This record gives sequence, C-alpha cells and structure tokens, in this order.
Amino acid sequence: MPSLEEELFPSTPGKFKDRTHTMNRQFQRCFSSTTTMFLWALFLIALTASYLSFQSFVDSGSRFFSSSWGGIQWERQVRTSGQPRRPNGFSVLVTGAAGFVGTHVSLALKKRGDGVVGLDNFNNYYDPLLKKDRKALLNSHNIFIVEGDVNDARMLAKLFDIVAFSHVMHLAAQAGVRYAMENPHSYVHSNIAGLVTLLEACKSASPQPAIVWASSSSVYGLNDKVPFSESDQTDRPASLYAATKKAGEEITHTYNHIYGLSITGLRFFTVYGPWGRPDMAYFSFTRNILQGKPITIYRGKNKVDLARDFTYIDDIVKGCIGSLDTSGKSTGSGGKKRGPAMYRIFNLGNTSPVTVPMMVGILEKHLKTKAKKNFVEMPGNGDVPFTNANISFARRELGYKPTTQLEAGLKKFVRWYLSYYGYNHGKPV
Ligand SMILES: O=C(O)[C@H]1O[C@H](OP(=O)(O)OP(=O)(O)OC[C@H]2O[C@@H](n3ccc(=O)[nH]c3=O)[C@H](O)[C@@H]2O)[C@H](O)[C@@H](O)[C@@H]1O
Repeated sequence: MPSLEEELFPSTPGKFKDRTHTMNRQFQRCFSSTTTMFLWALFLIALTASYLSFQSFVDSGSRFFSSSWGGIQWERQVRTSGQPRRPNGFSVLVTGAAGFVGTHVSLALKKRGDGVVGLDNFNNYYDPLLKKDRKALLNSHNIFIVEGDVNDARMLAKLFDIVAFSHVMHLAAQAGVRYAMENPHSYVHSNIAGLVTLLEACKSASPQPAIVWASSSSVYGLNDKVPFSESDQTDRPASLYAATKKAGEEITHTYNHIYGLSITGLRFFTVYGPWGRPDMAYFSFTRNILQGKPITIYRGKNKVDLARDFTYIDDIVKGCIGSLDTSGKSTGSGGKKRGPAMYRIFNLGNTSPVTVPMMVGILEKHLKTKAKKNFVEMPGNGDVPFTNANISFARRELGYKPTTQLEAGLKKFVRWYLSYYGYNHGKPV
C-alpha cells in the first residue's frame, strides 16, 4: 500500500514524466514560462512582505506592549503633528493625551500654534470609547495620537528621534484614589515604572525637554493644616495612589538633581468638567441621577460632610500652560547634567472647597432631577475628609488665577454630558 506521503507526492518519476509527455510542446513551454514567472513573482512578494514585517518588528520593538506604532506613514504623522506653527512655538509630547486633562491641554496648545504629539495606551480603567471619542476630537484638530504605553522605552526613544520635543506634558497615570485597593499594581506600573521610563527617555534625549507633570492634591494625605501649601508635610499618604504620586515627586527630584531635567510637578485638586472622567463622583452621580439610581454619599466621623476644592478644567489648563511657558530649559545633554535646572511644585486648586452634598445639590438643580441619596460612613479606602489649596505660589509664578466656581463649572459639565450621552443615557427604553 502506498504511504500517505507517496499518494500526495508521487515518487515514481516515470508516472510524473508520463503525464507531462502527453502535453503539447507549445503549451508546455508556455506553461513552464508562466510557472517560472509566477514563482518569481511569489518569491518577490514573499521577500517584500518579510522585509516589511521585519522592519516593523525592528521599529516597534517588543510586542509586550499592545501598541501599534512604527512605519513610514506613522513617522510622517508624528513629525507633522509635532511641528509648531508659530514663531518660537513649542513641540510638546503630551502623555495621557486621550485622558481628560490631556485632551484639553493638547487642544489648547495646538490652538495657539504649538506642535503636539499625543501618547495614550487607551486602557480600560474606564470606558475606552470615551477615550476614542476624545482622540477623534484631537485628530479633527490635526493632533496625532500615538497608541502606546509610557513603559515602552523603544517607542519613546523613537518619538524623541523623530521630534526634538522642547517640552513633555506628562499626564499619563493610573488615576483614582479608591481603585488602588482593587488593583495596586496598575499604580506601580503607570505612576512609578512608567514615570521612570519616561524620565530615562527625557534624560537621554538631545535636546532634553522640560517636563511638566501631574502630581495630585492627594499627597497631602492626613495633613490637616488648612489651606494646603506646597511646603506642608506630605509624608503621610492615605492611599497607594497618593503614595505613588508622592514617590513621583521624589523620583522627578532625583532626575532634576542628577541629569539637569527641568521639572514642574502640579498638584491638581479634584479636576472636573466636560469630557471628564466617568469614575469621578460628579460624573457617576450625574449618570445615576439621570438613570434614577441611588448615589452613595460618604460622610466623615460624626456625620461631618466631606469637602473638595473642586477645580474647573479650563483653570487647570491655564495652570498647565503657564507651567510650560515658565519652565526654563533642561540643562543636561548626552545624559549628563551641565548646570542646575528648575525644580518646582505647584498647587493648582480653586481655593473654595465645597461639600459633597452641596455638589450634589448643584447637580440636582442643573439636571432638574432629585437624587436618591444614601449617606454612608466614609470607608477606610484611601479617601481624605477635605482638600483646600493655597495657590499663592502658582499665582505669583504662573499668573494662575482660577475663575470658574463649581456652580458655573457643573452647568457646563451637565450641558456637555447631555449633548454627549443624551437624557436617556443607559436607561432601558
Ligand atoms: O485632587 C486629587 O488629588 C484627586 O481628585 C480626585 O479624587 P477625589 O477628590 O477623591 O475625587 P472623587 O473620586 O470624584 O471624589 C470626590 C468626593 O466625593 C466622595 N464620593 C466619591 C464617590 C462616591 O461614591 N461617593 C462619594 O461621596 C469622595 O469621598 C470625595 O470626597 C481624582 O479621582 C484623583 O485622580 C485626583 O488625583
């Protein structure tokens, strides 16, 4: 019995020859030349394909990161997007560009003629669709967003190769205070490891960019001296999130000290507004109120209301841009410090804390709907009872002057929310 292999590939030369002998000579010549051409074409296609895939493998480096970057077209988009359109304009790499603050800062920079390249890993901490929509908004303003992770050193090196960034606005982070108990490692991954990878890229870049990055009001932790000033104690964090942000302040100090990187850390105070983060209270409360679902309002000991120095996004954007404008140059080159560089930390708050029930009252008014409120004692999950910023340093150095109070800011948020989701968001029809 012939083996399976023999059946598929007849090994008896005679049999095979016999069949070809029956062919007409002309047809045979024509067939063989077509076959040769076909085989050559196949060979060339295979060669080109393997070259291209090798090239993209070399460009994109490790496949550990679920990013899609590299290639001639991609490089062209990065270069064009990073090109300033005003005299002495900046070239800014905005990390976390599809995030809440990142989107607004990118748009503001582009609007005044700076070059902006965005970077975002589009993780699913909250609805990635919202991030994709922010990306579409940025794209419509000719801002290109690279899909990648700040932990991807090869991708960062490539970006710095393509564009000589004058500034990095580092907003990519694992946000959220209470989620740190659920997924502690995501905070270490983004806020510590990612930060170090980014700083390594900045330190080696030539020229070195100046860096402005997002710290957090949460670093004040258990501090109860009011209002919070930059010089206050920040060594008693109440959450892992806060601890990673505080660690970021120390890590950036090291890079400033050793490598001459210009560093500005911004302690944001509960930022809110259109295109905001769905995990934050004002946002999730709005959704629940519209859906007729109850909301949970935390209270401190002895039923004391919690309060936040809620800060409107447009004010934060002004603080970010003021920081970029005044950041001064990094002094290092070739990975070596050539002189002292700026190291600054600013509070960016609103200076008028509002209690959570008052915030809910404003939402009820703008939504014209009563909330179903459940009051519960604040669980020990990293929350702090109140925040209140002293912004005199930012006012003096950056000209920072918040102008939007919570009532007006939430009105704008609600208007955006209703236009984005509609009144029936999530409601069964
Ligand atoms: O300013 C900051 O440093 C931080 O501000 C916010 O953190 P948080 O102030 O806790 O903001 P929300 O999560 O929106 O909470 C606001 C207030 O609502 C309260 N809350 C939250 C959720 C909830 O279901 N019920 C409730 O009463 C919280 O206890 C808090 O007092 C952001 O989520 C952080 O990423 C940011 O770093």
